[in-house]
Amino acid sequence: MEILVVGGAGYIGSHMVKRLTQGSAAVVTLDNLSGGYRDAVHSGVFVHGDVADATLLNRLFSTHRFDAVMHFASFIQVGESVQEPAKYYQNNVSNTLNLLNTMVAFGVRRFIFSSTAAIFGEPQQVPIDERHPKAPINPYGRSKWMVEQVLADYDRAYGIKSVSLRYFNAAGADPAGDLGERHDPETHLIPLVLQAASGRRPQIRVFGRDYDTPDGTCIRDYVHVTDLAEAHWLALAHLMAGCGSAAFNLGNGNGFSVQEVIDVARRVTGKPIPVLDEARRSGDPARLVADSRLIREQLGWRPVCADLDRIVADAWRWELAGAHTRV
Ligand SMILES: NC(=O)c1ccc[n+]([C@@H]2O[C@H](COP(=O)([O-])OP(=O)(O)OC[C@H]3O[C@@H](n4cnc5c(N)ncnc54)[C@H](O)[C@@H]3O)[C@@H](O)[C@H]2O)c1
Ligand SMILES: O=c1ccn([C@@H]2O[C@H](COP(=O)(O)OP(=O)(O)O[C@H]3O[C@H](CO)[C@@H](O)[C@H](O)[C@H]3O)[C@@H](O)[C@H]2O)c(=O)[nH]1
Repeated sequence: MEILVVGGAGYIGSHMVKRLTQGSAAVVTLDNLSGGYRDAVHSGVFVHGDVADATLLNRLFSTHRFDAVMHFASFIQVGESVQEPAKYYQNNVSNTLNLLNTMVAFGVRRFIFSSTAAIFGEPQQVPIDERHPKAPINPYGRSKWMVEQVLADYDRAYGIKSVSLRYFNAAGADPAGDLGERHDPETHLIPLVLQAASGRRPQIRVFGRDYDTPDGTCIRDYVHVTDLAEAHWLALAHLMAGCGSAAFNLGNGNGFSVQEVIDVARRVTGKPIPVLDEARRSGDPARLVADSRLIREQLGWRPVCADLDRIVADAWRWELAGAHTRV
């Protein structure tokens, strides 16, 4: 089996490259290193290039017979997407079309897509299942929902079978300690809390304590990055078995507030972790929790690192291993 991993030098993609290699798949990673790192790709062939480059894609698809494409590459910052929507629609939608059109031209018909809980917008109820209305409230979420809709059309017209995986909050790091989260700038809660614990940052800022939640801080569903990689592996098996297109919500079904995450991090690290209370960050829903029964039922997904202490402990090992010297 030969798999093209687009965006495989990034946080989630690099864990996927490792999982594919463990499963004896041959991997080609395509990444422009706009947000990823060459040294995060530990196996397979690495191609430094942009998914916007049609000539490069033609060359890649001419020289390999890919069984499937996994597409992690996109811009990922919600706030930036509001300020610079053109950048987001270009990379997340237009460049994805470029990739899909190359797949159509070369007869590659299996596609696994990194979607997001942000396609649901402000939830009408939690937990959020797959039938929940899609009402994204920012260009980032809209770009992902647009691609999901394109995928439905490309299945009908061109027979491209896809699985869209809507991650809730990806977190944690590879348990062996050789991969982890390296966003720059980092905007995600858990790595920022741990940077405050290690002294790389003076404190963690808490964005809002006036939400309609038990302690007033926002609730999220944190899912371990290796459990996400396993979901992709199962999605690949689903497509290789000739099954049809699908979309699944991916989370543990447990919500943790920002304050609870800080409390867990204090316990796991043994560090005090100073806190600075700030105003709400715009566009943050109070609660996002996944109903992931569908992927459990249909693909047999069983997260093995669902415990928040475990997620934080793995991320802490990565932080202590000197992630800061690499970024
Ligand atoms: N991190 C999360 O919590 C989260 C949640 C929901 C969805 N997602 C989605 O998962 C995917 C991966 O997220 P991540 O956290 O690993 O992000 P990341 O930024 O670490 O990884 C994305 C990778 O794609 C590459 N890339 C971007 N544009 C490219 C282009 N035009 N050509 C080639 N390579 C390009 C970057 O260099 C980077 O290595 C993204 O699509 C993101 O929207 C992430
Ligand atoms: O310094 C910080 C950073 C975050 N938060 C809060 O922590 C929670 C989680 O924030 P963050 O880690 O940034 O994740 P989300 O905003 O929930 O977004 C993530 O999860 C989405 C799906 O739920 C994905 O689409 C996005 O790509 C990904 O960034 C939110 O309530 C934030 O307000 C803070 O209080 N202080």
